[in-house]
Formats: sequence, C-alpha cells, structure tokens
Amino acid sequence: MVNPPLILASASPRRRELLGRIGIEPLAINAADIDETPLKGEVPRTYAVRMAREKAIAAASSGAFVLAGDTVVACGRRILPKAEDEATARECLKLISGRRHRVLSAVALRAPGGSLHERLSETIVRFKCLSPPEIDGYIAGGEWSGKAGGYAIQGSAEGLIAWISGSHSGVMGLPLYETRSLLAAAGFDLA
Ligand SMILES: Cc1cn([C@H]2C[C@H](O)[C@@H](COP(=O)(O)OP(=O)(O)OP(=O)(O)O)O2)c(=O)[nH]c1=O
Repeated sequence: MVNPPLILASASPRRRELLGRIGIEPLAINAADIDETPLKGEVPRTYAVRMAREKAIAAASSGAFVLAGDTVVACGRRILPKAEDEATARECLKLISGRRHRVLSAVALRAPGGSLHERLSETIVRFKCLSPPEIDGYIAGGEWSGKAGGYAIQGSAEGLIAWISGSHSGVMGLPLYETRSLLAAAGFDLA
C-alpha cells in the first residue's frame, strides 16, 4: 500500500528525529506558527491537546497526513514556560527541584480527508534536589534554551532525574507509542 504524503507540522528537529525512529520520513516540514497563549483557567492537558490540534490545522494540506505535537511541563495546574532566557530557566529548575512534575505530550493528526485525531501521553518526572551549583552548572550549559520547563531530558539533565514514569520520547517532544497508534488507527501503513 502506498501512503498519502505525511507532513510534519513542527520546527523541532527532535520531533523529526523521533519520527525517524519509527521508520517515518516526512515528505515535508511545515512548521505552524500559532498563538500559544493558554486560555484563562485552561488546564495543562487540555492546553497541550489544543496546541497540537491547532498546529495540525494550521499546517493542513489537502491529500496529506499532517502530524503535530505539543509538549507541556506542568507543576500542579501551573503550565511552565518554554525557557527563552536564563532567568526563566532558573525559575523553572528551582520549581521542579526535588519534586514531581508532569510532562504532557500531545500528538495530533489531520487525516487527508480533514478529520482530526489526538492522543496524549502523561509522564511523571522527579528531579533530585538541585543545589545552587548544580543549577548554575546546568544554566551555563545552555541546554535549557527553547525547552518547556527549562530542561532537556535528552541531554545532561538525565543525570539529575531520579525517576520517571511514562514516556521518554513524550518528554523529548513526540510520544512514539501514541504517535504510532494514532497513525495506525487513521489507516497509515506502518509496515
Ligand atoms: C521537557 C522537555 C522539552 N523539550 C522540548 C520539546 C519541544 O521542542 C519543546 C516544547 O515546545 P513545543 O511548543 O512543544 O515545540 P517547539 O516549539 O519546539 O516546536 P513546534 O511547535 O514547531 O513543534 O521542549 C525537550 O526537547 N526535552 C525535554 O526534556
């Protein structure tokens, strides 16, 4: 069976790499530029799914599958920002130090006919209690840049993570189990 083309609606090189791990090479990358402001009172899981869905809709292309993802780090009901500067990254690390937080990673698929389907992965992560020198060292390394919650599990932060329950690929940005099952349910041939 020949699949319709698949477009990845993401500027994230990690999402492309993760997709490659399950043998899928997108025909094109069409990063969606959407308003990522959470709605008033919006809870993290609803927000993550809505963002993934809106990215898939924004990159819609007739006759193609469009895949999008969104990864949100949450402390209780609080949605942590994507760290774009050192001060934000530092604030996030102080908040998640020594306690559990959740990583909600949503994936949305727009099928060639226009129907939309989503899946959500939820992972619980616990960092060790971070000392001030550990926080300084992590900040100096710069791996936090552009990452939700101010860290990247795929880098040196893994040495600071005491425990994780859920999906490692989900924390990185694209939950592969959910992605595969979403594609299979929509009739994409993964053979
Ligand atoms: C927590 C965590 C997040 N991240 C990344 C994944 C996402 O790229 C980013 C969260 O932002 P997203 O808005 O999910 O994605 P993005 O802006 O990078 O890309 P696009 O919207 O174009 O698809 O944080 C990691 O790479 N590792 C981690 O451990």
